[in-house]
Amino acid sequence: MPKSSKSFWPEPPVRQRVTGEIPVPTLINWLSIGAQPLLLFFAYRAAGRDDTLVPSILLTCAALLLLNALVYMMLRHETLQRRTFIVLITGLFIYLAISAVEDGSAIIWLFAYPPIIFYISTLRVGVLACAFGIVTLIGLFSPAGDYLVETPYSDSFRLVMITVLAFEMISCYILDLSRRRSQARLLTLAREYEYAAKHDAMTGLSNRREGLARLETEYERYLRNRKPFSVILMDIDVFKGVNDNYGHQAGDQLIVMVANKLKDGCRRVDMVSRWGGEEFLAVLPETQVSEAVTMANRIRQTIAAQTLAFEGLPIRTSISAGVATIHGAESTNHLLQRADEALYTAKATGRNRVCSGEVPEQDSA
Ligand SMILES: Nc1nc2c(ncn2[C@@H]2O[C@H](COP(=O)(O)OP(=O)(O)OP(=O)(O)O)[C@@H](O)[C@H]2O)c(=O)[nH]1
Repeated sequence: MPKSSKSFWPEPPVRQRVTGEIPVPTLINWLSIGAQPLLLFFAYRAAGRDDTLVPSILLTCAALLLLNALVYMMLRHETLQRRTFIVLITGLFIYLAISAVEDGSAIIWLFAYPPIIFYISTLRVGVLACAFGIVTLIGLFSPAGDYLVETPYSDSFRLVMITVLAFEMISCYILDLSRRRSQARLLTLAREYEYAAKHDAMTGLSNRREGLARLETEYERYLRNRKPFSVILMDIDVFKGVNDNYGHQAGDQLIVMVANKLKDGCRRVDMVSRWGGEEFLAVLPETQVSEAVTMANRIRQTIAAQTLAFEGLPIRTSISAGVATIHGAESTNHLLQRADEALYTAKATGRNRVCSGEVPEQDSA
């Protein structure tokens, strides 16, 4: 679980969305468009009562909401759209309360404010906006508020309005906190599952599927830029003997040690994957065969010089490797087949050596 989800404000470091959730800009645009008929209706009704101020304010608000949606569609500036919307609806709701639109009944729309504000903004902004709203309302309904603005609300209505609105705000806060926590947890789980699907649990290297995917990506790149890449297929020598003599636990530790040496021996742009039990594949972008053979030999020598201490017993090992570099329009399958044949040659000619699939008889040990 990420640290942030345990804090009071569990915002993910980068705003992330779970698939299926309505995007905030889309919701704001829907609300802005949906508010149009309502505002026009209230403006029309107020105009029918020979009121000129209320219709002009409501129509201005409707126009600004629409303008905000249009500006977003042109600029795609999410923060600008969200902040403008928050300012507009906060102003609108305060105006609905103060001016007692529709004989004061329009104040009921205030209940729409908390869920919207919590959904479209951060938890912090939601809490601050709601606190600001409730304090403003309490001020408006106090004797001092009566002195400033004349409203038709009865004492019991004011009491119920403030109590129910505060209740709604707290409920929205709790629900939103829970939504954000579960969202953060889901995203963490998704990342963990994605990692597990692509990596080998024992060595931490990419697994065979990921190795193949990388091979295909490299192949696509090669088809575009024609810069050849190489592969090295490596296998631990007489590994069965290690299992038989020292046990599977020792074998596992040896695989991890070799995997670490492979990771260290490759460049950042290369990718090493666990291809099978004690077999590994390295994909080396933009690498000619001579460079790949040099790299494979360097790794081979490092591993040969290494000793694994298992329960006080020193275990030494070596690897054999087959190198192949992509040519012309050959397929990745054919490339792997050449690397495999080169590996077979390395095994057949004594192990602890690197052979190149380009010139099968070449022995660079
Ligand atoms: N401990 C351990 N053993 C494994 C693992 N995966 C495969 N093996 C064992 O690795 C051994 C591979 O043996 P072989 O394919 O005969 O190859 P080798 O003994 O290395 O001989 P050469 O490849 O010819 O040098 C098998 O006994 C497998 O059971 C693993 O994850 N852990």
